[in-house]
Amino acid sequence: MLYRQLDGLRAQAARRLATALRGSGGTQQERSQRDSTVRMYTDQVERLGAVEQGLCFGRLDLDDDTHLYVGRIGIFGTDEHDALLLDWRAPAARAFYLATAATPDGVRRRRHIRTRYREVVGLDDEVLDLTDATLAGSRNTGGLTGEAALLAAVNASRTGRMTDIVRTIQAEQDTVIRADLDGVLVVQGGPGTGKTAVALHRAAYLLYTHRQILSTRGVLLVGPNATFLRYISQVLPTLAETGVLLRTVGELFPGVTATRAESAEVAEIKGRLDMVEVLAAAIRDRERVPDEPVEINIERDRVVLTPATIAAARDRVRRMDRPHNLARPLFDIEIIHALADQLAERIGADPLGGENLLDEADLAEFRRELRAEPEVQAVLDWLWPVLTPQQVVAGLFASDTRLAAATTNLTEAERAALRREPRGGWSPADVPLLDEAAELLGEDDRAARARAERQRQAEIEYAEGVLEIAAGSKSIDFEDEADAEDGMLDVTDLLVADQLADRQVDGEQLTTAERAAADRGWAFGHVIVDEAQELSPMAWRVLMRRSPNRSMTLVGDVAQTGALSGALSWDRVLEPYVGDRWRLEELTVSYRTPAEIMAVAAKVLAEIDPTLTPPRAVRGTGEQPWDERVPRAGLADRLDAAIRAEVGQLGDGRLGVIVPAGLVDELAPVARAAEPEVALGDDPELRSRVVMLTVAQAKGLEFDSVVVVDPELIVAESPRGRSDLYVALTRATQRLGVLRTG
Ligand SMILES: Nc1ncnc2c1ncn2[C@@H]1O[C@H](COP(=O)(O)OP(=O)(O)OP(=O)(O)O)[C@@H](O)[C@H]1O
Repeated sequence: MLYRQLDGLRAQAARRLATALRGSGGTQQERSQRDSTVRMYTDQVERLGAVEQGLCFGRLDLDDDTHLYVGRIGIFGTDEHDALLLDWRAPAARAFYLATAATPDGVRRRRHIRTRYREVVGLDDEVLDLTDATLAGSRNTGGLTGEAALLAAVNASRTGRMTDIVRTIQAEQDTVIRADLDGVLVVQGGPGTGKTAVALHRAAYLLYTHRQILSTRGVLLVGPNATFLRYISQVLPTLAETGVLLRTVGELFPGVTATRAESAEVAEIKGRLDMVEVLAAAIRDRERVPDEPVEINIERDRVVLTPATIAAARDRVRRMDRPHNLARPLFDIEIIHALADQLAERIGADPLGGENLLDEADLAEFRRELRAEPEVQAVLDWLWPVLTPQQVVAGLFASDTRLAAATTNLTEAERAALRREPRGGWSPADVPLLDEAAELLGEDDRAARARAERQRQAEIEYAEGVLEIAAGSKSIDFEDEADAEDGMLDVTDLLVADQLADRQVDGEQLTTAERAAADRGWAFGHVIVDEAQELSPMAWRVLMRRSPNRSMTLVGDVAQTGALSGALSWDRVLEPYVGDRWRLEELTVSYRTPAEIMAVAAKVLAEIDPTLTPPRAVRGTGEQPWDERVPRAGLADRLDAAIRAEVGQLGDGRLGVIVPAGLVDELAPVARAAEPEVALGDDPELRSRVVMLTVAQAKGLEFDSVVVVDPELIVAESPRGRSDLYVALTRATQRLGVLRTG
């Protein structure tokens, strides 16, 4: 019955979409209305398409002998009070995740329903009302919610893409998912405790519960790298959600693609809070006061700007405390006034020694003329150039003199590390600097508006071209005069060029996420950050700007911090922005890492910080991790054999080979020889059976089986090496092997 209803809903949505697509409103408002209707039905068709598998996964039998079915979306019967299926995010569905024998909350029995395509293939019952004899014989698991379904999920082979956990959300996770929208919520949890899963489900929950606000303001979900974002990208649509913007911090500056590689040490310098002052100094350095007077020839005259005049103008403007670009008009006024006064003094001087003969109207005329002088404009541009963030940052790193002027708070070596030629693109750590520079410069949107107008003119010209072609082809299309006269309208009768241009623009109607992506100043309704421990202080500034209402969910683990400028304490990260006004939730159970592997990882964790407790593994596999010492010279051969052996045991799962960054080049051919289809490189395809990657790349990911190569070198490669090793050791869901050379 549910699927019949679903099919009906799909057919209805498809019909509505088709009708909307056919519609052609006349006015711009009507067209825009039509586009948003099309978008709404497209979303609906997509959403209904995504819930085919496991549409209904639970049933609650209640004390009053009624029952509720819980599923991926809500479905109603003939009237809207008749809920056939409850959306998992609905308040009434919550008991499915929270009810226990101790606090049954009106639930007698919770049933997990397993389906394959549209068939029910299994049931697991948990009796919560232990006094109910009629339910005797059903399994009662206590502790975990839906233990059988949970274990089936955590033991399933990995696919290289994350899947949703709506069927088996656990109580501590549910608390996070359904926490209030407002304020900053930090979710701290060890590896595999479901932080990423919870963050994604929270996004879906918030969009469901606060649709009004969030569909217009959007939700930004930040992850550590492109590989990771691809890994999680399909979870949201299957959770029936679209309209969340997934980005790395390196993608948050519109128009910049940050692909340049750079060392962790350089990234660390760029991530320091000191860079705010460095950039401010770099911009001040562009507000020039020359050593010599500047002569300007105007018509048949000549004026001179002394360094003292320029310095006085600059200081007065700086005191007004406006961002650099927005202060430029003020600087212009100062300089033009000074020049006009100079002219007036010369031209209007009374030969008899009386008062100046010129009046205010004459001065105004001088100023107007001076402003129109190209040479005056050129000097103003030189003294106080309007800058783009790219010019500031690239210009700073490309010049020893500028670096010396702006980085007095850095050491000589740090300054040298920042030095680079302007070509070669941007690195992820440059993006927060560009964003900061944009703030310091101030958005002078005159240029953008002029560009938009030019673009519109170009579109009108294009549209005129289209109309001309249409008009030109008329003589061919309608060679028969009678046809042309028979009252048929042609395109030129219906449209004028600028309407056609509007339509061009309308045709690209953007979703909230798309508009937000293109707008640096966008204020999101909610910001979710995964692997939040990795962000530098400069990156936090970017995210805080995107979240002026401070409605944020930050998930991470300070024991896993690998970035040198990453967080070691949430207090320290958040203090500058919200003081102590943030909430902490902790996740304590690892669903990924089996007990045997967690025991190995726990030793490394104790070395990172003996006060930290590792998460409790939800299960054991009975299989001990293997650990082998090989001579350095024999590493390649042994790795080859290990990959072949693990692949042999893999079934339809995935193997991850985690290697020190310094060994990637040497070991890549080894992996290729052992498994020709191995994925490696900057952005490996995780659906491949075997993936070779560094710890930084493996962050947040998981594989059925993992081989960690040369743990000592992983530790030695970075001051945060122990955390890196902890991450590497906790990526496996089933088997772990370690190859040591030391
Ligand atoms: N309630 C649950 N039911 C089923 N599977 C779960 C549940 N919670 C988490 N998992 C699974 O456990 C694995 C680890 O989850 P996830 O990647 O979200 O952990 P994490 O805390 O982000 O880990 P890391 O710190 O390593 O990034 C995933 O495969 C996830 O699907």
